[in-house]
Amino acid sequence: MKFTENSLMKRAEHPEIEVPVLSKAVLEQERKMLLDLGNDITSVRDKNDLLALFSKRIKSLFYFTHTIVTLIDYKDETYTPFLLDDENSPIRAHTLYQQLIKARFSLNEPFIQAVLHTADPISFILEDIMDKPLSPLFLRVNHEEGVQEILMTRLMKEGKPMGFIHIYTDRPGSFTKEFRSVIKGIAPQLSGAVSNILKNEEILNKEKEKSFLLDFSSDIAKVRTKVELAAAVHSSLSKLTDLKAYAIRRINEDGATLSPYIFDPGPIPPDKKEQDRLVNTNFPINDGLQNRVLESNIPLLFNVDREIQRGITSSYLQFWKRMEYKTLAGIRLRNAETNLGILWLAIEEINIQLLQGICSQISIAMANIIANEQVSKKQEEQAFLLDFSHDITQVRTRTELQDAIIRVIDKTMHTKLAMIRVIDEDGFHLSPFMFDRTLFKNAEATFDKMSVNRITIEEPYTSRVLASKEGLVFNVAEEIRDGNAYARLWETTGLKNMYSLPLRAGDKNIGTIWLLANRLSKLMMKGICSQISIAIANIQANEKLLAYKKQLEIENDYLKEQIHTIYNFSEIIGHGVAMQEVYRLVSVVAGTNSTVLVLGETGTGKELIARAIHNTSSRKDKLMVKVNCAALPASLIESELFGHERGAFTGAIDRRIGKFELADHSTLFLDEIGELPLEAQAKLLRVIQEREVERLGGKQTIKVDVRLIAATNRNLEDAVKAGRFREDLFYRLNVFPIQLPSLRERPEDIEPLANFFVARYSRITGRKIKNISPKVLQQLGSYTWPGNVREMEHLIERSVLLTPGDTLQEVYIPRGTTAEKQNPAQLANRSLEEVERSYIIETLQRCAGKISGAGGAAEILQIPGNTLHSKMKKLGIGKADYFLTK
Ligand SMILES: Nc1ncnc2c1ncn2[C@@H]1O[C@H](COP(=O)(O)OP(=O)(O)OP(=O)(O)O)[C@@H](O)[C@H]1O
Repeated sequence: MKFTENSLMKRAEHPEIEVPVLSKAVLEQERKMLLDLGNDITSVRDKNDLLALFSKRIKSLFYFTHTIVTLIDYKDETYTPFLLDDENSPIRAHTLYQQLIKARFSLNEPFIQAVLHTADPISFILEDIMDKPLSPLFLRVNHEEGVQEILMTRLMKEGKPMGFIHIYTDRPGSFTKEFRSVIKGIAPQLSGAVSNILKNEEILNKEKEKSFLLDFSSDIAKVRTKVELAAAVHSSLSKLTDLKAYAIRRINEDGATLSPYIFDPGPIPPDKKEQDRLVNTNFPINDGLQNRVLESNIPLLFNVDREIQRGITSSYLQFWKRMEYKTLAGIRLRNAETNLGILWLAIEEINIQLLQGICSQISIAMANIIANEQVSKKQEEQAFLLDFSHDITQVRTRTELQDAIIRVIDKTMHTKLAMIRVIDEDGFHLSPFMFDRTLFKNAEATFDKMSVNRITIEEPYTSRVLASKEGLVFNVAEEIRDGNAYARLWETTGLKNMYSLPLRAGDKNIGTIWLLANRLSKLMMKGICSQISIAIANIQANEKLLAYKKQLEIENDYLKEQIHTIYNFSEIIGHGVAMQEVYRLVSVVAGTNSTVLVLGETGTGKELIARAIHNTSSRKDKLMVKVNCAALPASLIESELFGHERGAFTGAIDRRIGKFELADHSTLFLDEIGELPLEAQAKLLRVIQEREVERLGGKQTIKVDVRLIAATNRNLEDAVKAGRFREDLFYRLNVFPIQLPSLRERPEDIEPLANFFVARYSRITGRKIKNISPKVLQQLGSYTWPGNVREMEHLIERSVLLTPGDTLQEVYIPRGTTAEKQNPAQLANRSLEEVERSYIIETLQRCAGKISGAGGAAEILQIPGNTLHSKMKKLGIGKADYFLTK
């Protein structure tokens, strides 16, 4: 496109325009005006005065409507209005006027290019050019307001165009040769004046900046808290023209994200929800924007659209777009060598020095506030730890500890206790000590599978934690990426990090603690863990003490229970050959650790012999422990022998030590071994072989040193053949059998035994019986004694009680059952329970008090021994019923 210089042709079309005649006087006047203008112009400091002066002086000679000066900005290749002749401008009322006076017009279009490349003033008829592609809008707007022609002249500085004078007229032909020559002549002075004004403005701005920074620095020096900082920043930054909004983000402790610290969305805030979301977001540093700002020592200006096009996906960028911020400046906040955060400004232009000044002030204040916050946080933490330590010293049990931990870490620190594992006594395994299963309610099955089992100190994560000085932080997301199977479970809680620390008492590792949280202070963790370690060590000591106490109580109960027995058994009567053989065997085996199997009919003194063996062995200082295998229901016998852990089966509310453990370093006497259920036989065999027991429901094996003595009145070989007794167990028990003779086989002992029992029961009951009548002796000698010594003992006990004088005249040897003599009419009026009760009593009497085993009442009644035991308990049948009633 080609523009012609102002055409005189056009002027010809407007004959009404008067062309001034150049007289000498006029020339003189013109020269004077130029001189005056030149003088005045150079002294003008205020930019508004300049154009007014210029306009007034020129108008005295030539006609035009108004004029403006625009300035070039080579940075973005634009020019923009600088001086305006508001008073005379015909376009002042135009709707686009306000937009035009702020607009930046491109230098890269034909109209202005023509001006740029022409040294002399150059004029255009608006109609010709205004609608050409890329022509600046102001041409059309002026035309709309009646302007016809424009005269453009370059303003030069140091040989380079710095701007333009625009002169407009509504009368074509106004720009005469003389006019142009005057404008050309005045242009350098005008350029000089504009440069002066610019320089002046620059100086003024610098001063303003200085005083701004001074004010800011004195404001900020008083700042102590984040709120005060926000207020100071707000009052200062709001003085910056064009600032729409700003935010300060602070680098988080993780060193990888930034969170909003101070946020001022400006006069048009976003909706509350969006604002809350922004304030609560951690923005990653490495998002392509923030990392660039933090690495740059000068402020960076970002064009929002361009950054989005470049593929930056940060959520705040989208927010800026929604808020219609076009450009954003990011400046790092840095104290000494440490980046603290970023100041983001929604602004279109930046003054680098000013922003750097502002940022260094903010940085100092922020560093001080952070340091203050850290100090008070430390103080708070210390106070908190003090409280915790106070709470924890009161703790005696696991439940109390769990309560204390949850009260403190959950409520105050938003941290969850996932698990405490404690190293077992073997120093190798770790058992769960405490855990919060509810935390894993979304994955309970996995939690149970993975966490409740015992692990060893060699388990990779545990061994790392135990070896670490101050514990480890596992980032859940990272651990999942690295294939840590536990991390999937952690993820279900929604918390970001798993903090695991070794629990130590002194230098000794006692376990591990696993805490889930999004954030946790190291100092707190350390403090809490040392308190918890102490509490656990105390609880363990307490639990041990309680266990010892319980064991002592059990032993004590035993002792009490057995005192009577021991008293009874303090003497063994029997001088015959058969008993002499028994004594010999006892003395041979007592000093060894061999298992002994005592055989013999009921009441022959098997338990007495077992005690004799124990009492003459090296284990005599500890109590012999007795288990009657027939007296317990099959379901409880295993727990009785081997013990159980809490919850091992329904009803197992407490941990219980088994008789094997109780008999450690002593003797375990298994009476009526023939009655042991097959399942328990298998377990017993294993214990005899391994010499270690495992509690029911427990995973730990416990070494035991127990000497076994078993007794039975059954023929075990027959039981083996019948499949009721394990052959392998029989051989294990039958290492050293001692067969006791029945009383029938040793009649020589009847009289000494009778004397012995008369003396004992006379003493106990306070009778003065000294002798036994020959008749009684004869009766005793002729009886067959199916219940052996026990039967005789009870018989004599009863007879002693019924004897008034000093000689035992009568014994009540059973001669058949009394039930047979019962009057049927009497029976008819009794309840089933009463009949059952008396029938059991009679049967017991017949069996001389023997409850189970061969020849026992249970066998006669054809019910299991333990059923009879419980029936007797239910019906209230005691020894007194079957030994004293007649
Ligand atoms: N040689 C003996 N001298 C003194 N008392 C004896 C003798 N033998 C047995 N007794 C007495 O007989 C009672 C039964 O003895 P013990 O309980 O040892 O017999 P047992 O063979 O174990 O019986 P069971 O087979 O019914 O268990 C005991 O109260 C004991 O006082």
